[in-house]
Amino acid sequence: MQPDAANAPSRRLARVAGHLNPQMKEEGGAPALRPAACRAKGGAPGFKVAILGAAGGIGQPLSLLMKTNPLVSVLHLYDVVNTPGVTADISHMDTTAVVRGFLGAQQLDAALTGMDLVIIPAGLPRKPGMTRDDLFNKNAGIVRMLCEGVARCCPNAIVNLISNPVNSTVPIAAEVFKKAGTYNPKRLLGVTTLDVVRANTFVAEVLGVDPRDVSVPVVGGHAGVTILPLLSQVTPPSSFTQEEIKYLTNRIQNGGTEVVEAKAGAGSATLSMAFAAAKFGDACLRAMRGEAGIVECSYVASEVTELPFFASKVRLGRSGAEEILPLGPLNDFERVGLEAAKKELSESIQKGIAFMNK
Ligand SMILES: NC(=O)c1ccc[n+]([C@@H]2O[C@H](COP(=O)([O-])OP(=O)(O)OC[C@H]3O[C@@H](n4cnc5c(N)ncnc54)[C@H](O)[C@@H]3O)[C@@H](O)[C@H]2O)c1
Ligand SMILES: O=C(O)C[C@H](O)C(=O)O
Repeated sequence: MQPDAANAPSRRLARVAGHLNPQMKEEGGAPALRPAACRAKGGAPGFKVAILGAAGGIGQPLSLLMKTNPLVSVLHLYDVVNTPGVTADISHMDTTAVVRGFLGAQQLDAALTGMDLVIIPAGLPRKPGMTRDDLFNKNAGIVRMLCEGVARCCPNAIVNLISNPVNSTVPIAAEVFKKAGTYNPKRLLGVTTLDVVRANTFVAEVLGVDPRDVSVPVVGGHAGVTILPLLSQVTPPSSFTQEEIKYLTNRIQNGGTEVVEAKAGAGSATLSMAFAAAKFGDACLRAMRGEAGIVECSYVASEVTELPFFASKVRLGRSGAEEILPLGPLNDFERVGLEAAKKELSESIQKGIAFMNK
């Protein structure tokens, strides 16, 4: 007897259900949902992106924003806690990317295998009274472990590193990749976009214009005096009084601390950071797709100064940071700032390298 069509097992439903992923369990809890792999449609065009630290304050909104990016076909969410819930939640968004969650160190390799872009916001955030360097002892080891995974599983991926202290974690990542024999400086980018986002916002406030029309290069690094906004190179060309320059430079350099203090112990910038990381990740993906003329500031291996790493304008391309652009003419105030930035940066870079070679 032919089975009644209405009662026949639905192949479509079986595919959708994929049911449960027994590997991804919350501690003591129910098995987590498996990703809706049915929507991969035999490999939708686009890039495979992993977010490491996806359940955190930055990780969650960043995961949401990357799920809305049409250039992303597969989105892997990895953390040591809470990824089943975040993955189930984000996977319900009716955008193209297929979302998969990965929980704990034993699933790191699965999370990373085949990825084109890896974004890393894993690690502790500051509390009031701390410097970014105070995070070094905890975050250096986390970044090392995650980058070892990148070297093993997706050595050709472009890495966007957010974890602080960025001035030291990028050199750490470079040393990990060198030891693994996979280092390509073009593919390792420290994310300093939040400094640019803040600079655009604060400068636009002073000028009384729309921040979307303002572009401020911010060079150096990502901590205190190493954050050096080049207000002489603002687009559209603008002039500022000495008082405005001092106010803007100080506010841009201390934007992170402003948020840490306002959050009063509940962490540091997460939402503006997710916005900035999504913006930078999108720029990387568009460049990887072949779009020409994409320039962003980023903390990369560099010969712009005598230091081995420095943030400056970078032309992005298919393989990452394809050209590091020169600093351009600096005024006296910026030249003094550059010397202060280089002194602190040099120590942070050495600290990162020493951590990997002890
Ligand atoms: N580059 C920047 O401009 C910038 C801006 C803001 C914050 N940050 C830095 O980003 C980091 C994260 O900030 P946050 O507010 O999201 O912190 P958070 O504590 O809210 O989230 C961090 C996440 O990392 C996860 N994590 C810890 N160890 C891990 C590991 N071994 N593997 C994978 N995930 C791990 C935690 O479980 C947590 O979910 C901090 O170091 C912070 O200082 C950088
Ligand atoms: O300030 C922090 O500690 C986080 C981040 O680096 C920021 O600039 O907001």
